[in-house]
Amino acid sequence: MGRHLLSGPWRFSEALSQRSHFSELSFDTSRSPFLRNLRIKVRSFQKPYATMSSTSQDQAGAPVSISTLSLHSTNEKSKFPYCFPSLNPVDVYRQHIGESLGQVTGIDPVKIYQRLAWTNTLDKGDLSLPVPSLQIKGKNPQDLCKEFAEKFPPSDFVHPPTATGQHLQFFFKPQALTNTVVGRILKEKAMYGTNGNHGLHNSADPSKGRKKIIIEFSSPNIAKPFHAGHLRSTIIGGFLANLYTILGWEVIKMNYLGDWGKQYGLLVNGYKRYGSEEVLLKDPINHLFDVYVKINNDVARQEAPIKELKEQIKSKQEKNEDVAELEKELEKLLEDSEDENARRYFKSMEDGDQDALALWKRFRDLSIEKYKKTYARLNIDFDVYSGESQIKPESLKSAYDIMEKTGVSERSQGALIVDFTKHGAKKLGKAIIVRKDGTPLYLTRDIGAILEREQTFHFDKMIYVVAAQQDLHLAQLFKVTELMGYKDTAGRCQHINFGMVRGMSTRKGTVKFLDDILKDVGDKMHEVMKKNAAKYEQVEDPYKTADTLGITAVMVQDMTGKRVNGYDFNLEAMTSFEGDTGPYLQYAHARLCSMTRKSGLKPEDLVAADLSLLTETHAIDLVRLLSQWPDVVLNSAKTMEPMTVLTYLFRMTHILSSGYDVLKVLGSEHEVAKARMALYESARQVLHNGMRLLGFSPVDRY
Ligand SMILES: NC(=[NH2+])NCCC[C@H](N)C(=O)O
Repeated sequence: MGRHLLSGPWRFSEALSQRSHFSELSFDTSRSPFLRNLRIKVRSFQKPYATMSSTSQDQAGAPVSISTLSLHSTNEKSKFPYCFPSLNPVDVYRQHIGESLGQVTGIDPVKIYQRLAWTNTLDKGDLSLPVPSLQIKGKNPQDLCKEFAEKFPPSDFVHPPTATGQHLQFFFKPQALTNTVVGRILKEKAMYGTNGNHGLHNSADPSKGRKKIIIEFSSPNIAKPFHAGHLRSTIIGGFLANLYTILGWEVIKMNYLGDWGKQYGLLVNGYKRYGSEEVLLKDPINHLFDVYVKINNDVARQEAPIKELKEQIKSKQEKNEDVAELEKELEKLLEDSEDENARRYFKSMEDGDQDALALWKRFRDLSIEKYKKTYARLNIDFDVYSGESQIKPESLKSAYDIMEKTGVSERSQGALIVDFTKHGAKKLGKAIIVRKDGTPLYLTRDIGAILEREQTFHFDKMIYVVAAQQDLHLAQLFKVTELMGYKDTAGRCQHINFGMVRGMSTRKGTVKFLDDILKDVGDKMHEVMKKNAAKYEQVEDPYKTADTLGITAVMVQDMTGKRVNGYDFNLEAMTSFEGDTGPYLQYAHARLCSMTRKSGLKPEDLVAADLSLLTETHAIDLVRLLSQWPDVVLNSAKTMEPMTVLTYLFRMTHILSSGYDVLKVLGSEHEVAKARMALYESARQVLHNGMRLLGFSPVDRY
């Protein structure tokens, strides 16, 4: 078996010249721990994709198994770090360039391999070597660049490199590339671009198995509006969960609900006054919100006379008049207030009074049930519904003890606080851990939660997808954790933040819940679709399609910029079919599906196509772009930006749309039609893979 793992130049040439090579090299994986793990990864990958609803062709069944994955080199044997030619076609070229250039220059091939960078536009080549990065002393990089270009040996796989300033640019020769890339995509389908060199491969000891990541995202507050921050967290978190899954990690998707605190005592009391069992069951989220608004109005109404009375007492006291009567009155008002009622009720919840908890628990359960349905529309399902309420009192208690023992916390005016300025973190200021009245805070529960999660899950990494408004909160959380002696735990945590969405409202008013937003965008999308009557007629289920397009529209707008940047929620812009929008992306996918249907060609025709007939620049550029997909996935794991994937997909749609007139299928000679259709199907597959990674449901037609 070991021989197969070697990847010398002789093997390389074989790999590129024979399309069938890959399947021939599939072998028994059971003996190598590395490969055994790889197989686990493959299986794990199928889960989310199988559960996501899809309308696309390749979802019909065909389980992807390890035997269809080509393996002819692994990290174990390759001298190049993170080199997986069987998973990433570009690695084959990196290897080849490293070896060839190393041979003629005496530079360490591994060094060259590591410095080879991908390009942003195809006119800059497929790989580029920034010569200064090789740090060769005593020679001008420009001259070196020219020298390398001249010395580079003739190659079947890359054109002679071009020296452009300090960069050595490599362009792949089309024939071998096309055979490899198109052949692989047609075979690997949804697996193409997955199992990259992160996670498991990163691990020094593969026998430890898959790495585990907790991704905490969405995390709305029960009975309060699902605001733009929650929407962004949901979208970005969903993407990251998909990303880590295809990279081979075990992913735990966690929703940390805002479901605890005095306001939930208020909610229960409000429900007793204004609630309806029937409406609650029908529409829990909206009903609880209505109740919450009503009872909060009561609180606000009661505040005015209390305030007035307090002022009267104050002015009388100033005049040294007797206030005993008024104070009694105030006490009574306070005693009877909803605010005090809520406090009392919440106290009994905190004390674990089962009756007090029963109603609250029903609200929570019904809300979760409803949330689940909405998340499903976004192809998201959570593994854990945690929340502020779920943090055990013992965890809080133990956190206080540790803080005290380590000298992190101190008493201040009856409260327990952490003064970060005394612990070398000036910017973090001070934070209250326990209030004067003995109650814990938002931060306190997060501290308890981090310790619980460490114990329960032993995670390798944990990501919090939370708005940038909470930068300070999370920085404080991680710092306290570290100060408490959990430096290692804190080091495995990361805050993925994002900017604000401005002006998110539905046409009927301000936004309350995610469903309202999705409904509004779906309706708008339906209007837009109806404008093209001829096309509209052909759509089987226009409402469902409009809904899917609407969801894609919202998500694409959200993913268009960098996370840290905010953006304006713009219904008109996001639902347009022009520009780089969700509907346009779906159109690009649907158009490719329609071409397949009209061509009448079958999958086996495409696999058998003579790809040497793809000679046009448009075709070659498309293949070059398709070869980059595995690298794009890896890069997005570095940037943690959905935008990295989205930008790539739009680049592909642009190449596609400029090529349709040149690369016609209908009316072309049969063999040419087959080759072109094989290329289009590959493009559709990669578009599909990318859309799924981002969390969209690609449509077949609309
Ligand atoms: N572990 C955390 N604090 N996660 C973020 C929770 C977000 C919070 N429920 C909010 O709406 O603001």
